[in-house]
Amino acid sequence: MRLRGVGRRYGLGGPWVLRGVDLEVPPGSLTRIQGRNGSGKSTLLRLLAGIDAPSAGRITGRPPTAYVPERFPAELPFSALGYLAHLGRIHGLSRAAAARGAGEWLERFGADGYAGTPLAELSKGTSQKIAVAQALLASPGLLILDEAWTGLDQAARRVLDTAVAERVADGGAVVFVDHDPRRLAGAPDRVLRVTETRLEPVDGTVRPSAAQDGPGAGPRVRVEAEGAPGAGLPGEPAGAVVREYGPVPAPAPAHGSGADGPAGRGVRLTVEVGAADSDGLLRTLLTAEPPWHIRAVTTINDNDAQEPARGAKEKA
Ligand SMILES: Nc1ncnc2c1ncn2[C@@H]1O[C@H](COP(=O)(O)OP(=O)(O)OP(=O)(O)O)[C@@H](O)[C@H]1O
Repeated sequence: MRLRGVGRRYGLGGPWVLRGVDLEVPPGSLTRIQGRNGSGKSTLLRLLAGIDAPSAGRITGRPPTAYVPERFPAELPFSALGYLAHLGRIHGLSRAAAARGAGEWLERFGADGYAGTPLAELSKGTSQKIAVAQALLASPGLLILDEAWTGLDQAARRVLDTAVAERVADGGAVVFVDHDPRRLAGAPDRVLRVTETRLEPVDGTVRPSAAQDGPGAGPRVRVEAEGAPGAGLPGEPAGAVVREYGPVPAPAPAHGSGADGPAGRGVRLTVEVGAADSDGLLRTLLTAEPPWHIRAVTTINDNDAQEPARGAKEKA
């Protein structure tokens, strides 16, 4: 997604809140937006989410997007489960997938006991879990979080941290604002500050993957893993190169399980990613159901560079 010369002012002749903003939001990137109170952070997030339109400039290439607003409309006439299933449908899921996803996210946030509770009767904390769950439900290509951690309990905050890592590892872009500077500390590919209508990088926070230097930029890490029989290829970060993906070669048994037919064999995966993305990839593998077994994680020297193996794929 790309913003070119984007500006926003409220009302005719009102002061510019944002002006001349140029920004690229690459797939598989995590971006933090900061700035003082009233500087225009929420304005920028609403423009990114597409729920507000720029007064000047253009926004192109927006992927399917989900947004967690600062305030959640709790007066809607739905139960928690009904609301999530409804939102899932709006995000394009089938009826069955929306209902399943709604149940799964309620459970992940420890809110399944409130599935049948009307939204208006939920506590603030549970309402916030629903607000976050509705955004995560359809695995959006772009996830916009405006103070989404506020009001969540510690366990739910961790669930959201993990969900953000999963989204990014799966090739989604996440842009967030949070008042706590420790939120996802060290994880963002870049931190940008809104200051006097402009958007500026905070020094030293733009990592190669977000700077779009291509898959070859920066040190790279090779992750070797084994999954359960039939395990699907996990989502990898942008720039990941899959070197090997297929059944564990016979006659080697998977985890000594004793399985000997091809159908019983596990899946072997070797994937190379930028060092900055390796944590996210490992988290995705380890939190998969069932989790992958990590066999080795090695840093690759430039001399080790090789062409992608047969059948390997590279994500743009
Ligand atoms: N709907 C609106 N109508 C008129 N002015 C608005 C509107 N939304 C925001 N503003 C103004 O735009 C400016 C930026 O507001 P915005 O909420 O984007 O800032 P922020 O950085 O998110 O602030 P905070 O950190 O306090 O949430 C403020 O001066 C605000 O009063």
